[in-house]
Amino acid sequence: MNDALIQAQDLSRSYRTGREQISVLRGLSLDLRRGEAVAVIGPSGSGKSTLLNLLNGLLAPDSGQLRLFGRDRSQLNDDDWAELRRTRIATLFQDGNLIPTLTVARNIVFRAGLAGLQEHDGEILLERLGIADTAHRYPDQLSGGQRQRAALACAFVMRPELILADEPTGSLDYATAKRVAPLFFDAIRERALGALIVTHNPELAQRCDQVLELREGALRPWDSALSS
Ligand SMILES: Nc1ncnc2c1ncn2[C@@H]1O[C@H](COP(=O)(O)OP(=O)(O)OP(=O)(O)O)[C@@H](O)[C@H]1O
Repeated sequence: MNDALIQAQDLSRSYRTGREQISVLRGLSLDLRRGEAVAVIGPSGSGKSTLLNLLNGLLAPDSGQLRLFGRDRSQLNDDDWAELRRTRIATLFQDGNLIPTLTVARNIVFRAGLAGLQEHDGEILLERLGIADTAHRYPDQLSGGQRQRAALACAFVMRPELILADEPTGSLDYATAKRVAPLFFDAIRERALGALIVTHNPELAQRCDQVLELREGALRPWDSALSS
């Protein structure tokens, strides 16, 4: 089995608004293998969401090479990307990924079904995340932190091979955030999941194999001494 999940080389991506061209990613390279977690930090506007969206196929790079699961992105059509997002890549956006017209329990069943799974461990996940009592509520009946945890349960229930997470503990207090970290690291160990986690949470970042900083359009090893 090919261990490489993400192989990105020299990616660039800019946006054009009117006459202005904003060059966000400029020669970004990244490798992520199965069983590995990488934390990405970077100031607001540095391009973290842009990077996540390049990796889940919602955006295309302007140039550079990108391979996912050993396949070159040029070989992936829209259906291939949709299939990857249903079954192999879970993206956790900051605003959650829940379907508003379904209860938490139904969101879980739906996500597992999309991934082609007949059985799921959603109840256990909700229990572990401390939100078992929200199973029959709709997303708009949850607090921000409960919504974030329900979205996490939906991401893990599909048993992805790659998780792309944007501040997965951003809405959680310290004690609750502490419950979330094991979810990532148990799955990384037990299922050889790969995780790219945009986070400023030291609990999460410190347990990752690498902490990279997105700065001036590229990823570099984070030097904590420079940040203080
Ligand atoms: N659709 C778009 N059109 C034009 N500019 C955009 C677009 N999306 C993002 N940008 C710009 O690209 C830059 C990077 O944005 P991005 O959302 O990737 O940063 P970020 O690091 O995720 O920020 P934050 O931490 O605030 O969420 C910003 O300057 C942003 O204004």
